[in-house]
Amino acid sequence: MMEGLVSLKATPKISFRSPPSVFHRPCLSIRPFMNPLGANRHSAASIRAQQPDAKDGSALVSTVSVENKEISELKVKEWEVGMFQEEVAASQGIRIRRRPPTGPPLHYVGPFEFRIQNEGNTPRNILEEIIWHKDTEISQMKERQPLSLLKKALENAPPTRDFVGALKEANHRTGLPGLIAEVKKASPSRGILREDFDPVEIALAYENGGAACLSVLTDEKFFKGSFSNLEAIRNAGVQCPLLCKEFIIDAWQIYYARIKGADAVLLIAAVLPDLDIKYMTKICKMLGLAALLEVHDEREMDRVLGIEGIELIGINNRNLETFDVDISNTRKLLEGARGQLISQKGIIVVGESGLFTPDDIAYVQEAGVKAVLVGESIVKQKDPRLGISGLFGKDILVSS
Ligand SMILES: O=P(O)(O)OC[C@@H](O)[C@@H](O)c1c[nH]c2ccccc12
Repeated sequence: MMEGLVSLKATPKISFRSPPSVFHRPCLSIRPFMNPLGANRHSAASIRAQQPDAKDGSALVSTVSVENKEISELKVKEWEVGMFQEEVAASQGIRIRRRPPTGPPLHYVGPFEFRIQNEGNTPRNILEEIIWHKDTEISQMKERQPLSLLKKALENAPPTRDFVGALKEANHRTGLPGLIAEVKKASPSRGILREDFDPVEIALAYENGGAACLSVLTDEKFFKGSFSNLEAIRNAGVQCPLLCKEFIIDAWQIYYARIKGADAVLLIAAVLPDLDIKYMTKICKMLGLAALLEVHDEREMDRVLGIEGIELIGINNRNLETFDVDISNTRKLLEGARGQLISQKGIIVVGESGLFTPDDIAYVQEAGVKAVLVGESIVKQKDPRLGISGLFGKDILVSS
């Protein structure tokens, strides 16, 4: 039976002690009632993120509001036609659900309230687990720092650096793909990559080794990263533009990344419906951030290629649902008409994940990438700077 929610609630007055087998009785399973507003909570939050803030009269904010009006209207339209967020996503081939359809598994809050893990409230894969956790994390963060506060902080934020420009420049200068070097302590698939992890030291070593840009993991629970790492790297005087490597599902996170020192953010097509990608890329533009659109298969690539204004596409060789890594994925997605459209549009493609040797770099370059995103193979080296020359088979500071 699908999505059978077993939720028992009893008042403490009732003395109730049941053997676990009782919880599996089919008679206790009910189908959840889908609340349209609940199902659309993310959309509502996203729209709110774009509304003018009466107390905050900054020019930036009003520009954001005006330019996003059209997108907000589209979102409202989505409601009007009565489509649920999950249905819109599913129609675009997105399998990741934004939150558990039957509500999160409850922790024991007393002897009488609990919920059994079942197909409805158990994530189907690691990416879904990350997204569900992120959803809860963001609502807590938003309570502590509402958007109005972030917008205030934006007034004093230093200008962003040109992420895409830095990649192009490195590619022209060296004749090799521009390197986005990732500051990554751990991942769910590989565990801890480096015990003695000093993010600033690693970032400086990458910069000295010729990285064009850096990627900083900010997810705490699954990647052992943090926004303080991002801030510390920015404040340490690193010149390379910084990508905030986060699982973005809400516009609030883009503002947050910007005030924490990001120059670019990651948007994952496996998680975000087209409409979200459209308005999030607009918000990025208005905040001076580059958006790296990550795709993993042909369908995601085609969706992203159908969206105007995309400058940077990352092809992830790792399937975030299964962790399988296959670098021929980059070649597959750049073959034929797709590759031609990409060069016509002047889009820079980044080859992501699973790159370890000069041969790997040559392979994805041959496939058409102008940049690569590399974590594990260089972060694991005692001296990450040497890790970079090892990866490319030469010192990339020297022009070709
Ligand atoms: O460590 P690797 O295999 O070199 O991979 C780096 C980067 O591509 C990977 O960390 C990554 C790509 N897309 C992501 C999305 C979220 C978290 C992490 C990632």
